[in-house]
Amino acid sequence: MSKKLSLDKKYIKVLLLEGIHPSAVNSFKNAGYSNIEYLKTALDGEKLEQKLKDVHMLGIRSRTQLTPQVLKKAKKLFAVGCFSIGTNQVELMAGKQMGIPVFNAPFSNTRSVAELVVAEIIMLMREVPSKNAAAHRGDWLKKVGNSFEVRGKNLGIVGYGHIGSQVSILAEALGMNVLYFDIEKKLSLGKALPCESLSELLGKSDVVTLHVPETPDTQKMISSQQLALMKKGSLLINASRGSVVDYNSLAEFLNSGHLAGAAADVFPKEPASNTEEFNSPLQQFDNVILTPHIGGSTQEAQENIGLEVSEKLIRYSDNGSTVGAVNFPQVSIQPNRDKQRFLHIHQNMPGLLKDINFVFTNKGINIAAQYLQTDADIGYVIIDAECTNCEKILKELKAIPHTIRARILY
Ligand SMILES: NC(=O)c1ccc[n+]([C@@H]2O[C@H](COP(=O)([O-])OP(=O)(O)OC[C@H]3O[C@@H](n4cnc5c(N)ncnc54)[C@H](O)[C@@H]3O)[C@@H](O)[C@H]2O)c1
Ligand SMILES: O=C(O)[C@H](O)COP(=O)(O)O
Repeated sequence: MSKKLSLDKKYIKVLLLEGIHPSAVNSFKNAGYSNIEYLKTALDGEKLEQKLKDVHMLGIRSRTQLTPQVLKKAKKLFAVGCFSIGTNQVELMAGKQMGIPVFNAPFSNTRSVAELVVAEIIMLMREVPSKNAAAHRGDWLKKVGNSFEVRGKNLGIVGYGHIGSQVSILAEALGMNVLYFDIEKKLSLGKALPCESLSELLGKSDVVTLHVPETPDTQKMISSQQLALMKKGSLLINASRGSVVDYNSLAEFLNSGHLAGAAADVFPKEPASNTEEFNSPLQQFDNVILTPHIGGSTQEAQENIGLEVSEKLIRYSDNGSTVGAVNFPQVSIQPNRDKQRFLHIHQNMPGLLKDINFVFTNKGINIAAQYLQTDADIGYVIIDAECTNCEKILKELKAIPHTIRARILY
């Protein structure tokens, strides 16, 4: 048996940013990781690059931007956990090409966002935001005005995924008629009806709520042209990403009274910490609910996210499992401590597996098990072998052309 080559857990540095729930810290500690740095804020620029120099596993939420430039400088980084649903803050392709799997929590805060949206629908329909703001200034606005029940109104959901479909169920329970638009064919829940186009949905809805991811297609998908299609007196809710709505255009349509109100939880530029100032063209409107990106910020959601993402990172670090990675071929694997386990990440080229296997077979080393998954760009193979000269094997694996990264776990 060769001497232990894998990095001892006490030397594996874990950095957790943005006030991730302490459940994540406990989970790392329980798994034997003690070198954990915990910060409440996001980091960017030089500060982030400096901090990442000796970090092996990084945990972030939605504000830390991992650009190719930042990733390139993080030479030791082997895995990233987004303690959120969204992963748009990470350049996923760059991560993949550097052999860094990125994990997230695809539905741990879904219900929290859906509940906030439903509450906002009722508040906006009853003109609570403007009446509340007036009362804080000493004004008493007791009037029916344009206050309505939500029962019988049309709710248009853009993006009928995890959150959109939960909003659909809750809204139907309140007696709303649900319409939705999604680029993919979806199973309609309850009596929800799909729309052929975004324009159709905008023209039919009393309230529009957005639940799409940030992609090139969803950048400013709601701008002047789309706002003009919305019914006079209708409402808009954005708890998806700030880039999805052109807030300057929204401000114009609120100013003209075409829209009766709005709610925004996400913004193109969000403060990195609670001490930074927040600015938005929507701040001038009493009939707009502004929340500081708290759609998923409930104790239940954050605790579950802390556990879920840390467990995915730990499984990868301990065993090589990439289940739940959003940018990587997925390999599900149990530990096998009787053997030595090697990981090899490579560009997906014909013949590479043959080269990898040759390293072992050439020395008469028995490969006890091998697990390979590939996608169009990379291949990820885990090899359990019975070797006595692991250092040499690892060196040779690293020297194979088109290798991105090779490690020995145990
Ligand atoms: N405010 C918050 O705190 C908060 C919390 C969680 C998630 N989010 C945001 O909400 C987004 C949606 O979350 P989810 O879990 O429902 O994601 P999801 O992937 O389950 O659903 C997204 C849906 O949008 C659809 N879609 C994609 N592009 C579209 C387009 N151009 N037009 C119409 N539909 C389109 C997809 O087909 C999918 O059905 C996340 O990507 C994240 O950015 C915000
Ligand atoms: O994508 C998400 O899950 C949400 O936007 C939540 O982001 P946060 O963790 O920064 O609150």
